[in-house]
Amino acid sequence: MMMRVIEDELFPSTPGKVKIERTHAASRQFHRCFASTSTLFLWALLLIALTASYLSFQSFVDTSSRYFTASWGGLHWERQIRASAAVRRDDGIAVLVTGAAGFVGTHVSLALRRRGDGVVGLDNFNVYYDPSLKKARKALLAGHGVFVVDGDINDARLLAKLFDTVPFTHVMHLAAQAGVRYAIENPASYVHSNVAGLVTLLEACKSADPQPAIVWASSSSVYGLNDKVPFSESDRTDRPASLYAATKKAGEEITHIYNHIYGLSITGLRFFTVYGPWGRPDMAYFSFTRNILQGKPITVYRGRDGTDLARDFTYIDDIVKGCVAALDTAEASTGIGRQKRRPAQYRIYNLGNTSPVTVPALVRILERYLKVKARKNMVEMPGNGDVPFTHANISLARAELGYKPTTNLEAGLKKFVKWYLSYYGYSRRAGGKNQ
Ligand SMILES: O=C(O)[C@H]1O[C@H](OP(=O)(O)OP(=O)(O)OC[C@H]2O[C@@H](n3ccc(=O)[nH]c3=O)[C@H](O)[C@@H]2O)[C@H](O)[C@@H](O)[C@@H]1O
Repeated sequence: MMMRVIEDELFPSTPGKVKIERTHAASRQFHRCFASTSTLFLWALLLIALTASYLSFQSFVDTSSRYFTASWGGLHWERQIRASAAVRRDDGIAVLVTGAAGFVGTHVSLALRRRGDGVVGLDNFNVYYDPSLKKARKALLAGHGVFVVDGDINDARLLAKLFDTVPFTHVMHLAAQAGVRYAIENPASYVHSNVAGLVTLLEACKSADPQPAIVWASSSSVYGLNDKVPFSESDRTDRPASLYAATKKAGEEITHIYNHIYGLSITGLRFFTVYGPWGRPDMAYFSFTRNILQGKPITVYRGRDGTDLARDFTYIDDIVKGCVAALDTAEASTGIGRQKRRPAQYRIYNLGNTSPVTVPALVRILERYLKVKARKNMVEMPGNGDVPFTHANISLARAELGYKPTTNLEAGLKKFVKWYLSYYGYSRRAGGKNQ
């Protein structure tokens, strides 16, 4: 019946033709057709095989090119990681420090290493500010036995590899897109690092065995338009003034859910305008120093009503003590196999200095140490994310972390200027390192 249909289709009934011939011809044709169908089938098989081998070749090329071009991976790399993570004191901790080539990251890594903790750094060396300063910090860390991995917190495979290689007890998460006003220019970088990167890191921490305790950098900027002084942890933080602040506030909420669902131990530290040697060139005290020395004008913002802006400037050594105390008092995470066994610790602390100083007063101190008069342009604060003042209440950190800042702005800037001049040289116009 089937044959008939095929036959009829191939040989439409034509009056006058002899039936038998038709049948033979049809059968020959059918076999030819069958042969061509199997040839087609073979061709298809060949095509599938070729495609499969092409795809596996591609994936081989991808894997090996990643192997040859990635800045991480391999036996030598793993050995460096393990050596850097080695703990050299009783009850020492093994800490993954993200943003280790950053300002706070470098100082915290050094402090931990000096007392015998294991420290592995992670930093993407982005170009938000001069990466040569980050490289110099990396070299400083290397001199103290701290290895900094060149990689991004958004790289889930790298994070998984790090946690596979070392059973970190703690993560000091300092990698972030910093700066309040730059968010106007590059909003996506804040979402990339402070939101997406944070989630990728927390995912890795939640899956790690053991789960590490996490201490991370939030910001005084979360207080935003809060005008109740001094700022306490229980004050409103739902009116951020910049995208930067909003992403840090989002970080506080995001870390909360990882604490709630997976039992990650979380401590958020709200840093208040941290300054000091090896600092960030994008910050006012640093860029003012550079411009004053180069004879260039500086822009000093003022409030709309002509009032001076003020910050609770906090010296780096005090911040480092707060970070280390937060690590030391952090309880272990309580999750295993991505399941929380019992509630885990969730804390937030202000780390400030408790004595705000106006920006013009900051400039006067710099002028004195640099022995150069600043050329000041007084400008009304542009509406680009700044807040008029910050002022920390640190009683919670004092009570629970033993945090007690000891360096005022005068003393701290003296140390900064000394470092600046030794690092960049006395006369910027006479040369020196790039900034
Ligand atoms: O405390 C914080 O959480 C934040 O502190 C700093 O942010 P900010 O206080 O704005 O620090 P600077 O950029 O150094 O500005 C300090 C003061 O100088 C003022 N300023 C800044 C730049 C400038 O050219 N002129 C000027 O008068 C600012 O308005 C501000 O009042 C850091 O840059 C943020 O990354 C950090 O999160």
